[in-house]
Amino acid sequence: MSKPHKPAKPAAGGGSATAVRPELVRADRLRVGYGTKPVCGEIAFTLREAEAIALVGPNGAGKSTVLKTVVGQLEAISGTTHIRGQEADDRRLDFRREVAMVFDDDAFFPALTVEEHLAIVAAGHGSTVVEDLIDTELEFFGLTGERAALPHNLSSGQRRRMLLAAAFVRPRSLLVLDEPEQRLDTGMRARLAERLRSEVDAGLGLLLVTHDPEFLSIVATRAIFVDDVVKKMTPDQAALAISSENPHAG
Ligand SMILES: Nc1ncnc2c1ncn2[C@@H]1O[C@H](COP(=O)(O)OP(=O)(O)OP(=O)(O)O)[C@@H](O)[C@H]1O
Repeated sequence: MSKPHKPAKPAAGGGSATAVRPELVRADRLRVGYGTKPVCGEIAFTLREAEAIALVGPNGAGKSTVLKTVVGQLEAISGTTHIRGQEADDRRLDFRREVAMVFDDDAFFPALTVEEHLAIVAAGHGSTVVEDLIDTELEFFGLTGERAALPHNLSSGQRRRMLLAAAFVRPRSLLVLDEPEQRLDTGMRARLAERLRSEVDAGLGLLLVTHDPEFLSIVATRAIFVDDVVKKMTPDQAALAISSENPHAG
């Protein structure tokens, strides 16, 4: 098992190590689902800058549904969820500049090359020095040789890398990732986990779903086990819970 996530440094200008970092996400008495029936127990949490919360639990427990509700793609059945004190609304540019997300079922532009895809996402979110940013992310995600390829000519792992790269060419103070480890090879998983960890240490807020105990141990500062009853856990407890749930992991 990798070394656990070290506590982040206090926020810049925060003074003492006990300074409270700004709040990014607050979910209160949240019930999520499709129609009127909740898919999991009531959930409540606050995510601050320089924190990474991992949602874990069995298939179908409701983890993606929680993520989609938090970012405003689904309406809550009851309870509230706020990002920086406001309701999530991706029609607002300030929301889109603050929150980057990658879901498993994410769409891409089929007629655009990998490079064009990243350029549109970066420019559309007000990133500056776009060319340098794109080169850096293509290299990090091992896609430099695929920059002129169309998404349908990529492998599923390469497409996944492209979608992740698109989240990193955007400005973001909150990153929401649904099973980022999926379809990535071992080396890419490890590089991504270490990068997320250092971005969280530098102040990023991260809300993710994962089934990978190793990934969780590197990245998460806290964890929530989602099921009929929702439980808060330490990253170690959560890693153990999902290791025993998945005989192929770790
Ligand atoms: N669009 C939808 N309409 C109706 N029910 C849905 C929809 N999407 C998911 N569900 C149901 O909601 C429940 C929770 O699904 P969700 O995708 O949130 O689970 P999960 O914990 O993310 O699972 P996994 O670990 O398999 O990704 C499941 O029973 C699923 O069948």
